[in-house]
Amino acid sequence: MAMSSVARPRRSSIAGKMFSRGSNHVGAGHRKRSLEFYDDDFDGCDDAMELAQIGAERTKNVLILMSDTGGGHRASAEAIRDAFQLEFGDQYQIFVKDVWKEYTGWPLNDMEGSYKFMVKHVQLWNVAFHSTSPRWIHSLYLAAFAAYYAKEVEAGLMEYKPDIIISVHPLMQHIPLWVLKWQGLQKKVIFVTVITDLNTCHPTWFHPGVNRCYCPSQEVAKRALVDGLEESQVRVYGLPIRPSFARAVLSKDKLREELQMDPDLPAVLLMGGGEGMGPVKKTAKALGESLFDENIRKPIGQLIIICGRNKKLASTLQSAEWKVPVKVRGFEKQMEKWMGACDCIITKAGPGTIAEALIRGLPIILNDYIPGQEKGNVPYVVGNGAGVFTRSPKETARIVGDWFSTKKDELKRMSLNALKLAQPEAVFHIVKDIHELTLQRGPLPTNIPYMLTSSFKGII
Ligand SMILES: CCCCC/C=C\C/C=C\CCCCCCCC(=O)OC[C@H](CO)OC(=O)CCCCCCC/C=C\C/C=C\CCCCC
Ligand SMILES: O=c1ccn([C@@H]2O[C@H](COP(=O)(O)OP(=O)(O)O[C@H]3O[C@H](CO)[C@H](O)[C@H](O)[C@H]3O)[C@@H](O)[C@H]2O)c(=O)[nH]1
Repeated sequence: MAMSSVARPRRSSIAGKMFSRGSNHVGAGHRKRSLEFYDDDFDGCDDAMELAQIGAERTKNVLILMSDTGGGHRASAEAIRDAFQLEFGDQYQIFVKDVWKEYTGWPLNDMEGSYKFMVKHVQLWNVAFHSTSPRWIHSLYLAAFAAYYAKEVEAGLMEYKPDIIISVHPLMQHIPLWVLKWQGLQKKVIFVTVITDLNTCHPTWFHPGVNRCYCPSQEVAKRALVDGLEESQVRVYGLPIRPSFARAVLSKDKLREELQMDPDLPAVLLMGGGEGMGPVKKTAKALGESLFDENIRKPIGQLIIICGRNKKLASTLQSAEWKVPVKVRGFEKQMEKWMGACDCIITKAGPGTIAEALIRGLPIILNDYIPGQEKGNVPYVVGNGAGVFTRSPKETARIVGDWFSTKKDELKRMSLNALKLAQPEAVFHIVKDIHELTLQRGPLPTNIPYMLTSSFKGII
């Protein structure tokens, strides 16, 4: 039976002692304050809660490790959280956290900033991605970070006392697994990786010490096996997409009414991942021309532009003048609605956006890709007949113009191909498999014994 009484993770007094030593690293102040509060508040509750749980299967804590390096990792983390809630209710308590940001210092506490900077100067990312691909190189870097920050990561893990840790980020397996090893908790805490890149992913994703590695495609599974994972560790269900995409029954007409779009004109959605990357501005301008028929002096389509967290892009486009109906939006929380209301999509080759568009049956024009992890997404879409690739904004605008006028058949055919590739149930298969893993472990201890440790240096 599930216990809903455990509203927050509990603390042990040993954690308090550990943290009250303080630290020079960024984030230590926040940590110290919050822990002192918890020490007073929680120690008394612990015994009572544990007594209340005797004889009952207690609520299990699930910690999902992610970082806002783009929007894809958070989207997948939230998908897993929502699927756990839908499938298992309060049997699991889920925490979606960037423990690095909350607990460590530079550079781990600002991976989103570093990532944003590097993908903006794309050759820098190219070099960083490929030069860190050999295992000995990234292991060396990560071991150095671990030696410096393992204690703060340990503190982050202790705060949530996870029974299950799910990493949806390539740089979040090594250090937590070292921490678990040091704590002697490898056999007690389940650790799984959910890979969120569709094809040419970075080898840091593949850590042989995990209980499961969920791969979104056969291509990634093959890479995992080559990189040393056992078949028993690897499962292929697809990329986890928020259940609102899979489960909602959406009528295009109703959505257009709700979103105040033109009810009749075909619609194209233009975006560039969570950060609004890629040639969004130039493409929008070109579409503004190609979707206006000069002969009849009327628009043949409408344009939705989602700029994500790119505020500068949103404000530039909002102040522009358009001959066709255009909506410019910032970061949208209900992507399933905007995709459900449109007929095709233009995006850089982000895996999350691609997988979501496939579920909605949207033909995809890929107008860019980030070198490294997104390169392989292009043949995945184009080779399966679900879209096309062009970097030229004019060419993109011409293709959409054709799809909305003389080439409606092509649009329909690609839409059917997209639906064939869609894997809306992937996230449910993943959470059910994790649930199975916990059942195989047998009854959980009343409390995972996270403890104070003295030094990590010996283990790394
Ligand atoms: C892999 C070990 C990390 C090496 C760190 C080296 C130097 C430390 C300086 C800054 C570190 C900042 C790290 C933050 C980078 C965040 C990257 C990220 O989270 O990307 C997410 C992305 C998918 O969304 O991840 C991947 O697809 C794979 C991650 C690949 C990691 C590559 C990180 C490399 C960062 C810096 C390397 C710097 C220089 C190496 C160049 C040497 C030239 C000879
Ligand atoms: O306003 C917005 C804009 C985007 N999104 C969502 O953000 C996600 C974007 O994810 P993508 O995978 O398409 O692309 P990102 O660039 O944002 O994601 C980052 O993480 C990915 C893996 O998860 C890839 O590694 C990718 O290369 C990296 O940049 C999608 O779910 C999309 O629906 C929103 O919810 N609201």
